[in-house]
Amino acid sequence: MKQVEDHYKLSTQYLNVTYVNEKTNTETVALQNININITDGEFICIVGPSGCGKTTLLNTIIGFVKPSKGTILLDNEKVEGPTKDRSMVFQTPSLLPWRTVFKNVIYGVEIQNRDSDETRKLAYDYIEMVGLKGFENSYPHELSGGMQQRANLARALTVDPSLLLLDEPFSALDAQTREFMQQELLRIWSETKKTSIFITHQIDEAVYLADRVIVLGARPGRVVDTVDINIPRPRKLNIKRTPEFLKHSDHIWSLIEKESS
Ligand SMILES: Nc1ncnc2c1ncn2[C@@H]1O[C@H](COP(=O)(O)OP(=O)(O)OP(=O)(O)O)[C@@H](O)[C@H]1O
Repeated sequence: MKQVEDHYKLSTQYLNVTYVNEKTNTETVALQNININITDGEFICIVGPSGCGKTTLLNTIIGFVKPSKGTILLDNEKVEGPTKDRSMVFQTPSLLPWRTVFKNVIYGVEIQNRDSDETRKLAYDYIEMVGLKGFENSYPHELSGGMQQRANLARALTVDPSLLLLDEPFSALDAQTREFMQQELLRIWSETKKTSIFITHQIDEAVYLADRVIVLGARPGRVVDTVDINIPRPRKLNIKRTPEFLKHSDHIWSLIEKESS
């Protein structure tokens, strides 16, 4: 019999994560009964008060953290640990300083023993797509913060993951670069159509990027609302000043405020 979740790219069912500190014999319930269904090609943002379990959720989806209860299905397969079908972009650029941009971008496929003419071509294509053409032979210290995050994104995409996970990738950037990178990310996403899950503390970033914003409540982390962002695409940065955009932002703010008080 076919499962109900068959048509979802990713589905979490009653997902619970409890961290156990064996030294103090204490437990922290980080996630409680998280049920999320994401369809192929969707852009999902996750917001919530500090410490509500956003990073834990991503780490569980990528397979770094084991659920205490519940399941995660990716393409109808149970997630049992990290595999090459998921790529993560972290808060701070994690480029290897002794490798050039190109060598950093192919690093992901290299450690998966998939370095080939085909993956090298893919690396060049993604370097061009993220706007780093001409910088293939530059070293990380020769790049700005925004350019380093572009290289990280190219590396994550070159692995050709079926799911792209982004944990506050623009938080270290200045406000102007951050806005520009948001616009760039949407352009890249519209070209690749990778299912993406993006964590952010900035409500306006979430509303600008997402098809749906999942709002997590304070500890234990649980879903308090899922907000559909039905603003047409492509989205220019000036939509951030429209009443529709501000209505969504205010709504999400009020949900988080309630959870933080
Ligand atoms: N490895 C760990 N061991 C024990 N507790 C942990 C561990 N990682 C996270 N926690 C706890 O789990 C809860 C959720 O943490 P998590 O980092 O997932 O939250 P977050 O929403 O990403 O936080 P922030 O917004 O501040 O980055 C917190 O109470 C945190 O202290």
